[in-house]
Amino acid sequence: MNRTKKYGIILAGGKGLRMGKDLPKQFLQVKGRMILSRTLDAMAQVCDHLILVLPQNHIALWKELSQKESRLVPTHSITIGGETRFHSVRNGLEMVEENSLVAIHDGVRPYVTEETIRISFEAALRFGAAIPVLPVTESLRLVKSETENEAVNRNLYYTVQTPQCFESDRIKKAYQTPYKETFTDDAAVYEHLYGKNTIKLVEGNWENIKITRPNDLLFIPEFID
Ligand SMILES: Nc1ccn([C@@H]2O[C@H](COP(=O)(O)OP(=O)(O)OP(=O)(O)O)[C@@H](O)[C@H]2O)c(=O)n1
Ligand SMILES: C[C@](O)(CO)[C@H](O)COP(=O)(O)O
Repeated sequence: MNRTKKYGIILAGGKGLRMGKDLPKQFLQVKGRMILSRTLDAMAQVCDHLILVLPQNHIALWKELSQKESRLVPTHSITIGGETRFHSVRNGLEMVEENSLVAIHDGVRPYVTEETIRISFEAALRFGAAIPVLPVTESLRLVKSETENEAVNRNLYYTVQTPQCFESDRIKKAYQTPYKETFTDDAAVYEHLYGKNTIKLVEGNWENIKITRPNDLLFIPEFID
């Protein structure tokens, strides 16, 4: 394995239906800059090679919009997204040429810090797979039906962020499996092949929100200009 080469796959192949805007959310401007351009920039702080996954029918738009911010958009390769996040990741992984380290990151998480990316890569180098997580800060309740619900111990749960980092040949092999609805992230796909307790957890950063619904735009960190 090439232990020093670091690929970043930035996923921007979604439609942004929950955001409900005319354009998929990754192309929206936040505080004067396109969300996706910020995300690429964040990942470029640590990755040597960026692979951007885009919806086929928005590639021309991306080229036009990114041209306007060209001084801010780092060099990257482009590939086409698939029907779900899983299929988009699979397409992105096909672009990884040699066994190396790869970070798979949501294009709508522009406020990931350099520290989160670095420690995720470092842990992936040691353990094969690593993901950033945070403890839960609100109480949690298991809802079994309309009339059955109960408190659960929140200390048993963590929320999961991206980038999710792996040795590339291992995650590529995991992604050869058929799609399942329960594969909501890359760690779930990896674990499906290699089993439980195969993923190292590292500390994520609180600003690393996934911009999903309109209210998420209210929580853009104050320090951003
Ligand atoms: N077929 C898909 C679906 C999602 N994504 C990307 O995966 C990330 C996380 O997905 P999500 O927040 O669910 O984005 P959307 O699928 O676009 O949102 P929605 O479910 O509201 O339509 C996003 O950067 C999104 O662009 C992708 O590359 N290809
Ligand atoms: C990968 C992820 O961001 C980890 O929290 C999340 O699972 C993506 O979920 P989505 O419904 O595809 O946005």
